[in-house]
Amino acid sequence: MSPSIRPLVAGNWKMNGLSADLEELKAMATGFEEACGGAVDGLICTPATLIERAARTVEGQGLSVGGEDCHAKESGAHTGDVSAEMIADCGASHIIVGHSERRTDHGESSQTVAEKAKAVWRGGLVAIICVGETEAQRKAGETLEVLDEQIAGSVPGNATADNMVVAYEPVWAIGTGLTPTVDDVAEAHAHIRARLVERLGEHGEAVRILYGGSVKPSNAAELMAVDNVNGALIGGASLKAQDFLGIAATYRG
Ligand SMILES: O=C(CO)COP(=O)(O)O
Repeated sequence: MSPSIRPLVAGNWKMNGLSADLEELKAMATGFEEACGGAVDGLICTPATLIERAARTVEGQGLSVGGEDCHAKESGAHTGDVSAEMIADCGASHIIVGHSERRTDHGESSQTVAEKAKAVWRGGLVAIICVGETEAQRKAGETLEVLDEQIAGSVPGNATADNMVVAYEPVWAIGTGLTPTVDDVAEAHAHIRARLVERLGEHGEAVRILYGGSVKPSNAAELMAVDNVNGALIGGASLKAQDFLGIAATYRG
């Protein structure tokens, strides 16, 4: 664990969540401070349809709300898209960009991801930039090379520790119940840290690097204790208050 970096426990609801699920969010918000002992920041990223109500639901509690993606432009003829400014207007503090599901489902390149990160900053929010290798790339021994390419392409040169969080999410670990070994997580995070320091200097040293991919209460303590792991980006286990709070409780002193 890196003591000087305050961890972030973040949820990504993906394409899940209707207004009824705000009850679950309410339970997360009211229980968060106590669960983690005030030791970490908490965030839930919801579909665009829920952000405004989610922000109202968590108001004054220990959680913030984020978006899962945005368009690179501020406004205009882009049917079905939402801009960072619109997400900010709903009360969000963060936006995820470059999730592997966006890179795959929507063919987003690292260049697009970098443009979106800049849009997040234009909107005054924090960008959570996702990177991670596929199973084939890991099997071919290309993991670190892939991370190099994705960081070089997706992380704008003016990123800071305040406006960016990086999430390492091995694609093959997302939603599969599989996780890398602690040694593999340590290697990937140390590599990402080194690249961020090369690119951003002291900001690179302070940027939060989250691990994502099948994090649950039963494996969180082990994963969160790895060097350079400054929190988690959680999919499935962020949909239920009991699971999300169980992961946050890993940080209780
Ligand atoms: O993609 C993820 C978070 O962005 C991880 O999802 P799971 O926690 O469901 O594996």
